[in-house]
Amino acid sequence: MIMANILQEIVATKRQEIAALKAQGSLAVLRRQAEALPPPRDFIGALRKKLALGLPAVIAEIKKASPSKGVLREQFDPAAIAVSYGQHGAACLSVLTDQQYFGGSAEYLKQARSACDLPVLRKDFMLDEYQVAEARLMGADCILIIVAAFRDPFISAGSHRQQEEAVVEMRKLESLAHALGMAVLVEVHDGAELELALELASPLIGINNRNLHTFETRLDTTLHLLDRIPPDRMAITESGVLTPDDVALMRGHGVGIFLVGEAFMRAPDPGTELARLFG
Ligand SMILES: O=C(O)c1ccccc1NCC(=O)[C@H](O)[C@H](O)COP(=O)(O)O
Repeated sequence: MIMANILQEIVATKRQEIAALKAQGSLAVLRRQAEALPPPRDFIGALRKKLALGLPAVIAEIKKASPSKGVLREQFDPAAIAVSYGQHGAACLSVLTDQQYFGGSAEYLKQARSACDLPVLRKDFMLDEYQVAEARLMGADCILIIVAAFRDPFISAGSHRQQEEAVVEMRKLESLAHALGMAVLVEVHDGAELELALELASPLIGINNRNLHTFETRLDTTLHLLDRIPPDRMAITESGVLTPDDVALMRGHGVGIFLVGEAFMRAPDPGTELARLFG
């Protein structure tokens, strides 16, 4: 039997936030404001640059807290963290903007982005085009689409209609993000989600090693799915990369792109820890 998990709780909260956002004005107005901004930074280009040099491409995360670990960092200064990441070779940033579960905010994204020249992923639970326009307006250069957030855990994985509906909804977010010049990171946890992710156009496929029911992270998740990612897509291993051995294991299997949060957030200087882990 499939049980509800933390993601379903977060999704329910997001639906309330989206309703409040919609009450403030129309999508057309938000979109026009977003279109008037200077173009986003090149998120995919920044990853490719590192890979072309034979270096790991690290998406360095800024998150104060998480549902699995509670508060990760008491002294939390997003601008200082962003500078440190930039000085120690990060390719891109990932900034949590969810307040309730991760202690994040749009302000943190703005502060981090203004303090460096790295492209920034808005790390949040995107379900609606309003959030995509809002992401650009806060400065995001990339958005996240979590495939599991579009699948009903109480409908069997084999329900064809539900899968088609999920793809339609995800494509709406992807096409608005692309129209606004942003990249899209599509995140999966298993093979069924990967099949849906490959229905989208984005080359960025994140494999999240965290089990959303138990919070356990297993790097095997990445290793099991890696062979099923076509060569025109870019695999990113996400969550649970904590030690140089973890990095070596992934690199040994040809993984070049990493999204890392906790290991950096717990360190006195997050950028120094990035250099130690990936040095
Ligand atoms: O981090 C959590 O506890 C969490 C719980 C439920 C949904 C998502 C969650 N994390 C989001 C992430 O994907 C991670 O912040 C990211 O991959 C970095 O992971 P880590 O290096 O393990 O902090």
